[in-house]
Amino acid sequence: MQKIDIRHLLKDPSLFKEDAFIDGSWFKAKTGDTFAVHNPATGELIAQVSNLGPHEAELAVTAAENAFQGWKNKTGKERAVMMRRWFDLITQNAQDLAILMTLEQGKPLVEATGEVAYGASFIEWFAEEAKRVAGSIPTTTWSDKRTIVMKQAIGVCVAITPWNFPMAMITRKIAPAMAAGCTIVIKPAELTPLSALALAELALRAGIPSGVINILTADAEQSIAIGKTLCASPTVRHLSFTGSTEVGRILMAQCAPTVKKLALELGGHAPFIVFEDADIDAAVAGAVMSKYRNSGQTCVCANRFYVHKTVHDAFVEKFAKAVQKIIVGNGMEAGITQGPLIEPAALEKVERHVADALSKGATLVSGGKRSALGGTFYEPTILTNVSNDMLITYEETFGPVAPIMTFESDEEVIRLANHSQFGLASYFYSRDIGRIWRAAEALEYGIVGVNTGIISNEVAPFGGVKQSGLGREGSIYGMDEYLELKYVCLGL
Ligand SMILES: O=CCCCC(=O)O
Repeated sequence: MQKIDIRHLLKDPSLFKEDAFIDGSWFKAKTGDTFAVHNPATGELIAQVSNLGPHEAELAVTAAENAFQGWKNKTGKERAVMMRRWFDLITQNAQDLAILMTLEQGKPLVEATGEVAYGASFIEWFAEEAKRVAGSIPTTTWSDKRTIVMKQAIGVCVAITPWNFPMAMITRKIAPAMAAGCTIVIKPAELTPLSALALAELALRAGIPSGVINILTADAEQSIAIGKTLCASPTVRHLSFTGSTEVGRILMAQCAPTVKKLALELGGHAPFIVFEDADIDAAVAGAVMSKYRNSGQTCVCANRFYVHKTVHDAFVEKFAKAVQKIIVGNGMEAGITQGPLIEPAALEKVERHVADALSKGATLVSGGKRSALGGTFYEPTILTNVSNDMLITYEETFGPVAPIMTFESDEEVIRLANHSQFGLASYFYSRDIGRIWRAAEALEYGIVGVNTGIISNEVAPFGGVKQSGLGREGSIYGMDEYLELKYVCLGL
């Protein structure tokens, strides 16, 4: 397939990179091998990116190891100044970064622009936090000794990041790591390496020292081999991964022999509850944002809707009207609010979930099929009369399908909502303050959105319980992942 040149779409064409980034230099695979990156909206070939392997993974770890002492020994303020410069450059180049993201990932340009700002916010936030790392000196129980607690950078870190948020899932991991004084090796998803490489170019321009950030690009097969190498490396002290629970378990097992610290942001199956006292218009607006953001390809997207039986019909009627306003198409075109699914396998999973639900008695309210646009476009879909035996109520769909069930009591809906191996995000709408407290406390989820469908920002701790993962990203807690506590017992 002929490669389409996308550089003319950028104000700064030099942000388009196809080589990996190791030790401050652009890097081709030793084999000369490359892999293809396609635009999911058009199927066009837009890049041939260097296909690295375990050998280059080791080089990147060595580069990060060599850079570690120098970076760690800078003051928090020195690190903050460089990170702030990087943030400013990202902000100045936001339009180009958004275009690259839409071209490789498919999300509408307005959403991509939002992700660039969201992704940059982690760099700004953690640049500020870099200056505030503090240990403690607890009161002693030994009069001849003092207890000192220091916080120190953990060392070389690895970030393995997903295709659905090609920029924000990188910055949410590497900004706290860098602020803490750690150096990093990043393995972006093979479907979306261009955003990561553009970020590296801007980091270079910001003066971030060589080896502090390294980016390994690889196709699916080489990514597995690289992952094994990174997990096995005794030099790597921390691994952060965002992706499926299935892959998270594998990485956890692979990291066991070297006892690495892990941060895992894994799958979710978010319940979205509409109580009988909810503001229905607000619930509809929140449902649309939560469900159809990024074509439903977000770990915190609402996956199953529980609507009180007394407001079910009113909710469904208004929800269906709102969903009809979603405009499906190529995210580069003006006015588009839902892009394609990332790849054919994603489309097939959505089709399988819808077919299974319909075969077991669900009612189709809207959508329910591939878009007439072809490719991997799927119509925004609503199903009612959904029951718990349907795949869609317990497997992550990762697509634009809203399955709706009814409930009759608070107790029942909390039990249904908590009946999941996942525990990432949950949402509910109510105006009763007592009910709000009770439900927020009872939901077994790391995140609870009350009267809102959008919950993510840099000051909030993002993460899940149960099989949705370990650790928290963002917020004042996000840097703890990358800091070790050291206790110094000082005899006087
Ligand atoms: O799939 C998970 C991406 C998280 C997006 C967010 O931060 O809201």
